[in-house]
Amino acid sequence: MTPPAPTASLPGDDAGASEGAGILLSAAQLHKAYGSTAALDGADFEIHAGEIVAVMGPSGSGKSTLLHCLAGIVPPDSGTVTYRGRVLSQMSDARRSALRRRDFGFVFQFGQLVPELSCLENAALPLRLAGLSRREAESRASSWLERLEVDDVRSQRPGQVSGGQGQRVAVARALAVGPSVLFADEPTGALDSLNGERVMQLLTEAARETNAAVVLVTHESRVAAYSDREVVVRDGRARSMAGAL
Ligand SMILES: Nc1ncnc2c1ncn2[C@@H]1O[C@H](COP(=O)(O)OP(=O)(O)OP(=O)(O)O)[C@@H](O)[C@H]1O
Repeated sequence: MTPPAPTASLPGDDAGASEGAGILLSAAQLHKAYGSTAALDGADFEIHAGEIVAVMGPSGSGKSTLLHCLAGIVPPDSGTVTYRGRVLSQMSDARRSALRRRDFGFVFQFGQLVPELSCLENAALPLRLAGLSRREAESRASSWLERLEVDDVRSQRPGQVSGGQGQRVAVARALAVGPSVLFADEPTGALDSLNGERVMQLLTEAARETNAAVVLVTHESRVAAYSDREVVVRDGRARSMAGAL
């Protein structure tokens, strides 16, 4: 059973206009340059609530930059990212940070767990930041560790667990806040194929049960196979594969 997640609304938020069309998050004509390198060169993207989209493409084509712009981590030079009808660049920094904390979850190639904290404390951290008491946060986080089959390492520190266990803790941490969008950048890139498959199974099962959309950056087709739809980024532009958009 899926553990409970706290509701993730922001004070003063109400549903945005574009939600009627079912589009949760979209990007239009994103440009982003680093010096003379055009990381994004007119990228468009959209994802519906609960949809799992794999972002594929060659190394250096702009996949991670697209993910960072969609998540409001990196501001594009031009173009817009719209979440629930609101343009991210028009929000205050505080509001954008709150949105990232409460509506978005993140899993990266290397779990990026806090080494000084136990796995349980790591999984509970976003809930603590969202204002839950330690007891409540750890109780919810504990359910997610069970869901991801890593409850047995709850007291260990990240340095004491395997790469696959650490990634499952990272997935539990990302999903515990009940995100509307889970951003996963090469989530299995550091794992062997068996562990990678299991992490993808658990991640996608949990996302589907909680209706979280997933933006999944990967260069592996066996990982992309867990998605509903594939988008290919080439030379900073995103193109949907057959049957989509
Ligand atoms: N912070 C940065 N500073 C300078 N250049 C950057 C930065 N981030 C990305 N780039 C450059 O922008 C381009 C796109 O990078 P990005 O990481 O988005 O590609 P990617 O498709 O995710 O690559 P990979 O699959 O290798 O991770 C590359 O040429 C990269 O070197």
